[in-house]
Amino acid sequence: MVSADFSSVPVLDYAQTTSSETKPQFIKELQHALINVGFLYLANVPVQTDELIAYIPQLFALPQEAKDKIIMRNSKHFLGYNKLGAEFTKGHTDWREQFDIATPHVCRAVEGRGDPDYWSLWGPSQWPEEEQLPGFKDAMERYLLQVQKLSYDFVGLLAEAFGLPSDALAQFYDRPEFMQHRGKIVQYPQTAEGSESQGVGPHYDAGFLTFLLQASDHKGLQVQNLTGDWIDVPPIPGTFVVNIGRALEFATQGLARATSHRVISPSGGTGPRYSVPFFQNIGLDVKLTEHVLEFPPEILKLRDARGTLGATDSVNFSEFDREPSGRVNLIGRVKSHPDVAERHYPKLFKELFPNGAPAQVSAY
Ligand SMILES: O=C(O)CCC(=O)C(=O)O
Ligand SMILES: [Fe+2]
Repeated sequence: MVSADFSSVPVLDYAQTTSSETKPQFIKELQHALINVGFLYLANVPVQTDELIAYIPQLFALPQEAKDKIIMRNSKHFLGYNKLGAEFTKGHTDWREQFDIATPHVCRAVEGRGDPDYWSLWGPSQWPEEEQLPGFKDAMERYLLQVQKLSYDFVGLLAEAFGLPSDALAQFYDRPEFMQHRGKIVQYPQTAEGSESQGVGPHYDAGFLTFLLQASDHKGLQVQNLTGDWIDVPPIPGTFVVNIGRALEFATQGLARATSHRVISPSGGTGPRYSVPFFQNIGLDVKLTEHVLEFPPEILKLRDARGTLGATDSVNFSEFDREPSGRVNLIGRVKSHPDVAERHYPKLFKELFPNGAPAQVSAY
């Protein structure tokens, strides 16, 4: 049996990390989950979620003109609102509506100074008017800061699980004030009775780590194992789902596995599914090939025992070998949102779409 052929996603107890008696067990389970599954549930995390979850239906219930006021096309930083049907994955429409809202960041790029274009990828979020949704901005900012802290602490544990000092991956981040991580609040509408539709098609995440809050009790998230079977990742109350992005897979020489995943829309009569992913980035100027980690041979053996990762249904992700991570990221965003690019990155838009905007936009 190939050990990577998992049939469920493991549940890890984050509370075990606070005692030296239970931490080794956590590290052992983490090592297995990272190498063989690429997905895990994390229970007992120090993040308050109730306040944010309560706001989500109200956010989507805002009048359409309030949402359109903060449409992503306004933002050079690809932050803001996207209406239903704005993205495609694997040639099919993704049936979801979403707000991209990121951690606080002051954009470093200065117009006309010749800064790299990808420095403009990060910047301030767009928010609904305070009086239309009182307290939402504060609640979301508080939430993002808590998940940001969790994500940095988790990276330390991940390094330990791979036999490295806990700060071994610090080299992939910029100074904290120069970092930005991206959150999204997503609504997947229910489909007509008896029909199935793509919430989001098969894909890998691009960055380092994703921390996903499943904010309603719908099934729908699925991950793909080596045989190609789709495994359900149903919501477990009080947990986050953590998964690995392509950049971390590359940086760890394939030790941490990026796993293909998708969302099936909720069926008719069950109401919309809500989720809040948080994508942890690495520094914009980091070139992954310039940061080679030295893993102990016994850890590398665990990767080799897993076997090679075969083809999946997912579209493949970017090349991290040549370009700074920000550039790789920017190209991904331009392909997903050509309307934003046409307005804010006209030169890059022309390079990527010499014949004008494509009829179908690829989200991944
Ligand atoms: O909504 C979810 O459960 C997953 C979303 C996802 O995979 C993504 O946006 O990258
Ligand atoms: Fe994803």
